Amino acid sequence: MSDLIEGYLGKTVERKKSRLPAKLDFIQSFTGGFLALFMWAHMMLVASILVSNDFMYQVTKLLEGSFIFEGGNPLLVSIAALVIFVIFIVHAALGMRKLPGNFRQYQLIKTHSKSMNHDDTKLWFIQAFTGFAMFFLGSIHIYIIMTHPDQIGPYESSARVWEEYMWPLYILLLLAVEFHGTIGLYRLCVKWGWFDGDNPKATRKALKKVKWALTVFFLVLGFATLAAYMKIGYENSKNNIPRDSFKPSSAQIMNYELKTKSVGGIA
Ligand code: HEM
Ligand code: HEM
Repeated sequence: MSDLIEGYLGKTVERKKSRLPAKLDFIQSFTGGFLALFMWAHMMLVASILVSNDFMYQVTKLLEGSFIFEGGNPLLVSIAALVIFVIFIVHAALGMRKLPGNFRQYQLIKTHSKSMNHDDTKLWFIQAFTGFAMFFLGSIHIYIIMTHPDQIGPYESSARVWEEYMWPLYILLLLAVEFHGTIGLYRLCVKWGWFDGDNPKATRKALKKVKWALTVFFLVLGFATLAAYMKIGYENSKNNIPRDSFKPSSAQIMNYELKTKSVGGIA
């Protein structure tokens, strides 16, 4: 009965409001913060291609658990992608609560944003737009990676980027995730008062500068990385080099054998 009253009136019999929205906000912040930090690591790992094909191959094998399973096990990548996908879906579902649901709500928020003329309110629009875009772009990418974990590597990834036309999607996803992630982290700091110090106004200014620096850094890194995969993919497809033909250089193989032997492993 009390559920019924609360359901219709939005208040309990004791006239108390539910704490659920506050809990959901916390979960949204937590999942958003986690995803943003995960993306920093992700961008660095994917950028290993900028060092060399061999290095990217080694990073891939390491993430497949080559220190436990001989030659690595791609199933580990699928499991990691599934976990990230679940967190991504929880965050997106909670994000939906904040998007304007009809024209009247959109009109109100637009008018409010104009009359406030405050940078942070404008940032929220970018947050909502990029979040919406990621529903589609992010889901496609994570699903493909989750179901093809054995096709990650300097040649396989490049073939996907170039021959399977993932590059237009990656350009949009990169822009969306970098703006959304850094604006999100900035919002987290402001919302929960981290680093407020004695003068929150000055901190906010400084945070905004850090936010921009991070956005620019990860966008430059991301586009350089994408260009590297596109170049390898284009050249391999022009020269008919199969995507599964990458072999690490003999120096890298020796290095790997030396390391596994020295820890008494397989070699
Ligand atoms: C379909 C995908 C996504 C949707 C629909 C979405 C939506 C949203 C929305 C609407 C907000 C604003 C919440 C608010 O103003 O209180 C938000 C916040 C945030 N998002 Fe996302 N997001 C998505 C994916 C991501 C991804 C991949 C990342 C990681 C880079 C991320 C990181 C964040 C962060 C750090 C916040 C700040 C959390 C807060 O203000 O409490 N989001 N998201
Ligand atoms: C565990 C989960 C994930 C794995 C294993 C993964 C793996 C990869 C790999 C291997 C690439 C290289 C290109 C390719 O092989 O197709 C890539 C690129 C990319 N990924 Fe992910 N990814 C994951 C999650 C995400 C998420 C959640 C996002 C954002 C919502 C994302 C955004 C991107 C972008 C933008 C690129 C292009 C890279 C660049 O231009 O620097 N990834 N990812």
